[in-house]
Amino acid sequence: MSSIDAEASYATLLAQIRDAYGAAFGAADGPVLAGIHSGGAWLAERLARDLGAKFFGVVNVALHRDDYAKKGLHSQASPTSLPFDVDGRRIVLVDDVLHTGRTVRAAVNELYDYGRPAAIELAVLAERSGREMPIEARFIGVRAEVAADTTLVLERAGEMQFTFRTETRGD
Ligand SMILES: O=P(O)(O)OC[C@H]1O[C@H](OP(=O)(O)OP(=O)(O)O)[C@H](O)[C@@H]1O
Repeated sequence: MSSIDAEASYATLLAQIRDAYGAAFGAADGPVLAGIHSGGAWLAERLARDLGAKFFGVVNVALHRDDYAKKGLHSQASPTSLPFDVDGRRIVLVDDVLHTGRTVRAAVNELYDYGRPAAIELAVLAERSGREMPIEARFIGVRAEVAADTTLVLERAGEMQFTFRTETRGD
């Protein structure tokens, strides 16, 4: 368990997206949600419900990871699934944690395999320092102070209850 309150972060994130887009997620040509497998997909599912979106996409970044050689295709179990036309859409890309930015870079490449979006905006439950890519989020649940040797992991308790856990490397 971490001292970072994932539920409070979720409420903040939801309010920011709702302030920006209101009921637009329900509109035929409105923005769409796409969550990065797996924590981002949990978030996108919950945001879709709370924002009145009829569907959400799931993005699997395995094929575009820059540590592909090391990690391989371990997370191919849940392939990318985008129940909307990517061409010309405004996509709110959702992930649990933004750290180096490498996962988001891979997710943008994956989205481009399906078409050319009008825009991609990033929404994250927690942002931490340590960026290695020129990537910033528009919507941020919490700016988390986490030690460099620590990983922040989202967990889902029950159907829709989030908590953060920290793991120190070497544990
Ligand atoms: O900005 P970054 O440095 O890329 O870090 C953020 C990513 O790291 C974690 O995923 P992880 O790579 O651990 O994979 P997982 O979701 O399969 O656990 C987290 O869920 C983010 O997707």
